Amino acid sequence: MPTKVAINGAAGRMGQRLVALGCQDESLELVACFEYTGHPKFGKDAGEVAGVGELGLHLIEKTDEPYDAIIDFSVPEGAHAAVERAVAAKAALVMATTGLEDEHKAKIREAANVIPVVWAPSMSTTVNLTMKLCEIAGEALKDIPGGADVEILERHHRFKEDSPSGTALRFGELIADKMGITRHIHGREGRPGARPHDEIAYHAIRTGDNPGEHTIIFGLLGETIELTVRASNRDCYASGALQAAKFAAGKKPGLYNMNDVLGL
Ligand SMILES: NC(=O)c1ccc[n+]([C@@H]2O[C@H](COP(=O)([O-])OP(=O)(O)OC[C@H]3O[C@@H](n4cnc5c(N)ncnc54)[C@H](O)[C@@H]3O)[C@@H](O)[C@H]2O)c1
Ligand SMILES: O=C(O)C1=N[C@H](C(=O)O)CCC1
Repeated sequence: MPTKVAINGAAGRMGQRLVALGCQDESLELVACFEYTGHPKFGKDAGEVAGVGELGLHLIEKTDEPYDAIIDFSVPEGAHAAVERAVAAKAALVMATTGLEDEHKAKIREAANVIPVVWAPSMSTTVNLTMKLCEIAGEALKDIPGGADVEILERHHRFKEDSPSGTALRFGELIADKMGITRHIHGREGRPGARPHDEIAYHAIRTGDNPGEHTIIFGLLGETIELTVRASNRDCYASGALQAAKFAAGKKPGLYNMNDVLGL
């Protein structure tokens, strides 16, 4: 039986790729495409909006159709609504929206007591693999003589609303845990003085239509290692999210991540 999937934020940049890839995947069935009622394309056919032709699925606010999983790529308020929808429908939730406030995060953790939730700032295979590599690097370099300076650069499209990216913040958390770092700073200006070793600095670049790129630098005295992971388009995130929906549907309640989905 195909997994019945609903998409929240279906007219967005990511929502459109989920519709386009989802409608070609025989192991799932798209059953609902949710959008904010104020969206200029609200009520239109989601397939036409995504550029794949009429699917007979309109951009709607609610449905009586049952679904096994809901995927959210929207905005913090939309994410909040997706959690409520998932709990009410007893469906799995794939939470991909970034820039969430603490209250939204608490709501997601609470939902994981009653439904399966896959929650990740990046659904990309190569990003999640790079996170593993950074954990190895952090562990190996934590006590290196002279210290290792960690800086995280991220580049995204000009329309991105949150900064730094959720992915950059997750890279920082994972490395900080391995290296025992507690100080996180965002950019530098003025005369901050010599760089202390016990900080991670984030730098966010916003240009054009960049679908996402992260570079993690471990700078030592005498040598440097940089890990870069780069998306060519958004399909790496969309296909990861569809895989996560199939993974989570029917699982027991709990919080899962993309390592669980991808077997990393
Ligand atoms: N986890 C990942 O792999 C990953 C990948 C890409 C983007 N993202 C995140 O996904 C989010 C969306 O990115 P995007 O580029 O598609 O943004 P976007 O602005 O193109 O799309 C967001 C969509 O959500 C809709 N929306 C707003 N309020 C809503 C509501 N209450 N209910 C339902 N829909 C609502 C908007 O109308 C819009 O169509 C961002 O937070 C981004 O950082 C995560
Ligand atoms: O396009 C975006 O917005 C992206 N956001 C994610 C983040 O904030 O980490 C990841 C990839 C693209």
